[in-house]
Amino acid sequence: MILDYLKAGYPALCVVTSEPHRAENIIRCPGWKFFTWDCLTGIRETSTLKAIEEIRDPVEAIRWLERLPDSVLVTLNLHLFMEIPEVIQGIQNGVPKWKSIGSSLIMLTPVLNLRPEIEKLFTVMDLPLPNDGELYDLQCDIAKHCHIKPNRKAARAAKGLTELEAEAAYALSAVQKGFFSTKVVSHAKAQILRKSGLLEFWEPTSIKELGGLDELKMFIKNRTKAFTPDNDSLPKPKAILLVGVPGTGKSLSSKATASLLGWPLIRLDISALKNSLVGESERRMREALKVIDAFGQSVVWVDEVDKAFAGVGSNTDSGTSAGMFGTFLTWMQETESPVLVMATANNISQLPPEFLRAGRFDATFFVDMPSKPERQEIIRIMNKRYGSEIPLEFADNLSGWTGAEIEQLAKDSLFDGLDKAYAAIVPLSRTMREEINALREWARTRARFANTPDGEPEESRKVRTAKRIKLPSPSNPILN
Ligand SMILES: Nc1ncnc2c1ncn2[C@@H]1O[C@H](COP(=O)(O)OP(=O)(O)OP(=O)(O)O)[C@@H](O)[C@H]1O
Repeated sequence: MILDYLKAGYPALCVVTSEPHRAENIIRCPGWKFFTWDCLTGIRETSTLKAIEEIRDPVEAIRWLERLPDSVLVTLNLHLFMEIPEVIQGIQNGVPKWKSIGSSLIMLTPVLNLRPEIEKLFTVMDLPLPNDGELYDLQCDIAKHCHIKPNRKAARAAKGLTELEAEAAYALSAVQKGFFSTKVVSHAKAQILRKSGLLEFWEPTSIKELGGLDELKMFIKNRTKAFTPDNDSLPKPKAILLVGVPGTGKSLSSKATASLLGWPLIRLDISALKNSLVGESERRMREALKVIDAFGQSVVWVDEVDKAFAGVGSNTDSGTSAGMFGTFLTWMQETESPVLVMATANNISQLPPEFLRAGRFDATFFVDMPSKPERQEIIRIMNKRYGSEIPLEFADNLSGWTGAEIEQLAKDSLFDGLDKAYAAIVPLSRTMREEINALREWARTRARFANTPDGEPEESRKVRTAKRIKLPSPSNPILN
């Protein structure tokens, strides 16, 4: 892609990457002379690393390019000099001259901090993380040194890592196991990503652990068929929003979806990406989304979007949330990666209206308090999980209780007995009655209901569900 821009005569490119040396190698191509500048070495030939000019001053380096036709000057860390007026002026003066002699400046930077004076002069692009082929080649290099056989599956397991990180993961596997193990590489990757604070890997949960929510389960099973090779022509669902009070199983539904698809589950914790430094939060968001894109098939669980994006558009936001929000929405719209976003929210009044715009999500589901048959299913699950003995009829006493509260009851009953444990728990529905009713009211016209309704005869529910599944359009008619 960068080559296309060079061929088209773009004089100033800005490539956002945390892998400058990999970028240098990728950028090199026939037709131009390539030079690299950094403030320690000065100017060197990119391919041979041979120093040719001891120009350490950034202004001089920028002006040096004006004398060289058909050349590309790749700069490292030039972004650190953006506060110097002469650098800005040098770029402004240089752009028309570079263009006239067929030369270009490529600025490699980990952060996008172009000043307004030169912003429009640069074409900005992201360097994608290594793809399958690059990772395999990298592994083959290590394999040669260690005299072990390369392994494509283990090579792919490093997707989402930088070249250096992938190299470290492969080397670790070679040292620990004497071969390239998918498990070791995946584990190393999970550690690296967790340490970077960008993303977390979670274990999917079997759908059998999710009680009730039949309407939601049906929808997910139905729509995710589009990801199977036989149904490749069907439109792929991209995002589902789950709204409801805490503890009703929204997060669990995301985990169960990953298990249903057999895909990895990645948690994107937007609040954790926030940083007080200007522009840093947005950079971290872009970085995290880049990893997700490189990763391929995955369920991306975005928990509590309402809290993450609260304040967008208000006076209290310094622009941090708005910037991250914009980046996230653009990515959701434009990404071509086979990912399914599962976003959850408790309080829709905090969500920016653009987030709920029709077409943004394939469906918005309201997850209510479990109905009686659902409570019975949850009791069954908890009795099995914890060895508690809550009778199924006890579901009658648990109207307005969330799945999380029933789980708490099951655990407490093991120590205190059922009656005492029951008396000690005050369900949220008692303290949040008004909020829950307001949410239900909102959902009535804007969302689908995830739950199996209370007391509805099984037969009529089946008929209703069957009718809904026959809907031809992938979009939600209620939202449109
Ligand atoms: N429908 C359910 N079936 C089985 N377990 C449930 C169900 N709902 C909740 N639970 C139990 O409660 C726990 C908490 O639920 P979960 O985290 O999914 O709720 P949530 O709606 O995402 O809450 P929050 O809005 O606070 O994130 C789950 O890990 C699970 O053990």
